[in-house]
Amino acid sequence: MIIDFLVLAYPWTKSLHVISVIAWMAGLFYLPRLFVYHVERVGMSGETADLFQTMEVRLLRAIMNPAMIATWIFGLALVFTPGVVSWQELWPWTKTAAVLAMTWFHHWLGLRRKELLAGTDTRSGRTYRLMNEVPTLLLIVIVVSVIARPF
Ligand code: HEM
Repeated sequence: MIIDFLVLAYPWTKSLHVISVIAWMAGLFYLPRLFVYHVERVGMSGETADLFQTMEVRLLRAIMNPAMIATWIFGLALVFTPGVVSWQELWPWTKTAAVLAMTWFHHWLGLRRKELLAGTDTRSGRTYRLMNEVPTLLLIVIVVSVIARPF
């Protein structure tokens, strides 16, 4: 019954998955960039610091958290759709590893946001610039795993 529904809904589930992925990625690219400006230009107190804290919390709560949850829900629905994933192949495993790393990165950003709000963050702009490359690298692994499937 639910399996029949998943098969019927497959093109829609995949569309919703990709839409939520795009929203999630937008935040994963933008939030560390906000952190770079926050630590390098704005500092931990004052009117502009308040503005940055508001932008960071809104981005995380209104866009990134719901988009991550939706990506997981629609992604798992695709996993349970018959004929979509063959665990004998390598690509689902490389994708899973990269997706888990992306989820870890999301939580790492959430922890840094709390520190920036409390004014206790000691990381440099350079750290956030470097961390900004993490979602790009993971995105490449994920998209190549799921579309080109060279492994
Ligand atoms: C969060 C956990 C995730 C799960 C469980 C998951 C699972 C899946 C599955 C099973 C498919 C269907 C493959 C097919 O139809 O052949 C799929 C498609 C796709 N996923 Fe994910 N995914 C997740 C996260 C992500 C992320 C983070 C990205 C990108 C950064 C991503 C990008 C894509 C793309 C682009 C497709 C469409 C591929 C195509 O055109 O067939 N997914 N996903």
